[in-house]
Amino acid sequence: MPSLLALDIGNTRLKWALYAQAQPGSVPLASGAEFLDHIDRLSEGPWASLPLRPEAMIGCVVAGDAVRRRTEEQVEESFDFEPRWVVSSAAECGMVNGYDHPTRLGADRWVAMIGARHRMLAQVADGLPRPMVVVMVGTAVTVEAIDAEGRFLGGLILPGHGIMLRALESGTAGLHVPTGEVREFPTNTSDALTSGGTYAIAGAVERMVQHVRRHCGAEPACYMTGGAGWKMAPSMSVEFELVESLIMDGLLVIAGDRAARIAG
Ligand SMILES: Nc1ncnc2c1ncn2[C@@H]1O[C@H](COP(=O)(O)OP(=O)(O)O)[C@@H](O)[C@H]1O
Ligand SMILES: CC(C)(COP(=O)(O)O)[C@@H](O)C(=O)NCCC(=O)O
Ligand SMILES: [K+]
Repeated sequence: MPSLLALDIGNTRLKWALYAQAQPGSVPLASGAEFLDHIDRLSEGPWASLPLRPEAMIGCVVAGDAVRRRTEEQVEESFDFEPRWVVSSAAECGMVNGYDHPTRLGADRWVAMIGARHRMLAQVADGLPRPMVVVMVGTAVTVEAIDAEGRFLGGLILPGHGIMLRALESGTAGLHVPTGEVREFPTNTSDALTSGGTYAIAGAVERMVQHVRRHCGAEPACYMTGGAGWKMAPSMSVEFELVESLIMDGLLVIAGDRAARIAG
């Protein structure tokens, strides 16, 4: 198994991690996150002093072609391999994609679901797979439903905290206020905005858990990830596990699967 650079490029930040082996569950030797404005510094910055030179890469990118090309330039300056990007497909690594047009599903969503499925299967003591709800709180928020057989049933897309606030600020005259606290009964504008956004996300997750419970007839395992996942954690109404590495885990599962295929 070659050493691997894994990249997750969202609409706010590029996250990267270096692994000695493309094996699910590996602990990264090095990792980092850069705002998209800063990715042109990667090759002269953090990638210039890695503890080990990666021999291959795998990534997912939803930030658009210009950002993908800027990243590929950094990869070319630093390493000898070709960039390899995951595209959502009809089926991969035990998951079946129920989207109307499977390739139009955000690659980050597909990869996170594969990471979550792998985690759930490793966790169930009785060997009986569970349905899942997979939540990503990044620039946008996504809430995915997956049945026990690994079929992606469909998912929600919501604005993230930042976009919700900016939308309200730009669409009104009286909502330019500092960030507030999450309160059950907000009594000032700052708290009202912060709590409104947080409970909108928590409520969407609760509804999806209800939908999956009813559709699948079983309690889903709920996983949450993304840069703002920690902000949501205290306000959730359903049981969940916060797994910061869900996308990286999914990338390792996919890379491991492809390497095994080539070898076998
Ligand atoms: N240290 C941080 N740096 C950047 N964003 C953060 C940080 N902590 C929390 N956030 C929140 O996380 C969101 C970005 O999460 P991230 O997972 O990087 O998004 P994306 O995958 O869309 O690039 C921001 O909208 C912000 O609200
Ligand atoms: C929904 C997303 C914007 C989430 O992006 P993120 O918050 O991770 O930056 C991204 O997955 C995307 O552009 N998806 C394509 C459309 C779709 O999944 O239906
Ligand atoms: K993301």
